[in-house]
Amino acid sequence: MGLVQWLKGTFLCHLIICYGFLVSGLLVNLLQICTLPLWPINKQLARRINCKLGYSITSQSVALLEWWSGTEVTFYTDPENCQLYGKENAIVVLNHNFEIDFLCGWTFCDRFGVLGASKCLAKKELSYLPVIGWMWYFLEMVFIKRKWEEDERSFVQSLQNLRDYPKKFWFLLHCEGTRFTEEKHRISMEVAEKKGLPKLKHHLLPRTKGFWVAVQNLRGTVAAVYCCTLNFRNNETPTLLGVINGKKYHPDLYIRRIPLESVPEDEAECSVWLHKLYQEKDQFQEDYSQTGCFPGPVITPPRGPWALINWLGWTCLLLYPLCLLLVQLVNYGSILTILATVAFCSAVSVGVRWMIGQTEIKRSSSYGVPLNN
Ligand SMILES: CC/C=C\C/C=C\C/C=C\C/C=C\C/C=C\C/C=C\CCC(=O)SCCNC(=O)CCNC(=O)[C@H](O)C(C)(C)COP(=O)(O)OP(=O)(O)OC[C@H]1O[C@@H](n2cnc3c(N)ncnc32)[C@H](O)[C@@H]1OP(=O)(O)O
Ligand SMILES: CCCCCCCCCCCCCCCCCC(=O)OC[C@@H](O)COP(=O)(O)O
Repeated sequence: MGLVQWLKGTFLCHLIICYGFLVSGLLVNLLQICTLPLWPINKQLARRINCKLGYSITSQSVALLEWWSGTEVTFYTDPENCQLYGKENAIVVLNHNFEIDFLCGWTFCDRFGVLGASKCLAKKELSYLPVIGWMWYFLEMVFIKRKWEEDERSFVQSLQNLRDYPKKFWFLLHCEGTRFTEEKHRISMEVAEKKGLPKLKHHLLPRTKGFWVAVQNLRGTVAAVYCCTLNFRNNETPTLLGVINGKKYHPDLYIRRIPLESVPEDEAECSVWLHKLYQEKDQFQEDYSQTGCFPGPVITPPRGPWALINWLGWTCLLLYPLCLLLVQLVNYGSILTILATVAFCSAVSVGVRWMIGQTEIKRSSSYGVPLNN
C-alpha cells in the first residue's frame, strides 16, 4: 500500500474531511437562512443563490468520490441524446440497490451542469439530516411520508412549484420506494404475483403512483424521462465509508432518454408502462451480470475542476483557524480547554458517523416489509 493510500485511511484525514464538510455545510445552511427575506421580493434570484449554495455542499461529495477515492462513473448512452443532457429538464428513474447511488447521481448531475438545481422525491426522514436535509428545504426538494393519503396535497403542490424553476433540473425518482434487500424483494414479488405481473430479479416491484403524479404535474416543464440503470463491476458493494477511506469503485451507468410524450397520460396505462420499463431494466441488469457491461457506446465527459476547487477552498479556509486554535491550545491551553476541544472533535466525528449511517442499507427502513404497505 502506498503512502498516499495509507494516509487516506487515517483517522486524522477522516476527521479533517468530516470537520470541513460539517462546518462548511452548517455555514451554508446559515447563508441559506439569510436568503429568506429575499424570497418574497425576488423569488427567482433567491432560487439561483440557493442553487449555488447547494452546489457548494453537494459538490464536496462529488470531489470526495472523484478526486479522493478516484471513482469514475462510466456512462453508457446514445451520443445524440447526450447532447441534450443538462439542456432540458428531466425525470430520472433509477434503481435503488447501492449505498452510494446518490453520489453517482450527483456525479452524473455535475458532469452535465445541473448539480446545484437537481431534486429528488425523498422520504421525509431525510429532511431532518443536518447540512444535507436542511439544504434541501431551500432547494425545494419534494419530501413524502410514503403514505399517499397524507402526501397527495403537498406532493402535487411541490411539483407545481417547480414549473417556473429558473434553472435546468433533473428530478430523481426511485420508484421502488426503498432500498433493495432480499426480504423486501421476496415480499414485493409476492405482490407482483398477486397482481399477475412478471417477477423481477434485480428490482423491487415499482410503486407507480408517484411516477404518474410526477409526470402529470411536470408535463410541459420536463422534456423526457431518463431511465437510468446503475451497477458496479466485479460485484462491488460500495459504501460511503469505503469512499472516505479512498477506495476506488467502478460504477457503470446506462442512460436511456425517453421523450415525455411517449409516457401515457391515463393512470392505469402509465402504471402498465412503468412496470414494462422495470421489466426492461431488469433484463439490462441480468445481461450486465452475464457480460459485465451495458448496451450502447461509452461516453464519459471529463470531470470538471470546480468540485475540487470548491472543496479545497473550503478545506483551506476552515483549516487555517483550526490550526491557529490548536497552536494556541498547545501553547497556552488549560486542561479544560483541551478537554473541550477533544469533546468537540469527538462530537464532529460521532455526528458525521451518524449521518453516514443513514446511507447504510442495513439500517434501511421497514417500508415495503409488511404486506399491507
Ligand atoms: C446514478 C444516478 C443517476 C441519475 C441521478 C440523477 C439525478 C439525481 C438528481 C438529484 C439528486 C438529488 C438528491 C438525491 C440525493 C440523495 C437522496 C437519494 C435518495 C432518496 C430517495 C428516497 O428517499 S426513496 C423513498 C421515497 N420515494 C418513493 O417512495 C418513491 C416511490 N413511491 C411512490 O411513488 C409511491 O407511489 C408513493 C410514495 C407516492 C405513494 O405510495 P403508497 O404506498 O401510499 O401508494 P401506492 O399507490 O404507490 O402503493 C399502493 C400500491 O402498492 C402495492 N404494494 C403493496 N406492497 C407493495 C410492495 N412491497 N411493493 C410494491 N407494491 C406494493 C399495493 O398493492 C398497492 O397497489 P394498488 O394496485 O392496489 O394500488
Ligand atoms: C467532503 C464530503 C465529506 C462527506 C462526509 C460524509 C458526510 C455524510 C453525508 C451524508 C449524506 C446523506 C445523504 C443521504 C442520502 C441517502 C439516500 C438514501 O439512500 O436514502 C434512502 C431512501 O432512499 C430509502 O430509504 P429506506 O426505505 O431504504 O430506508
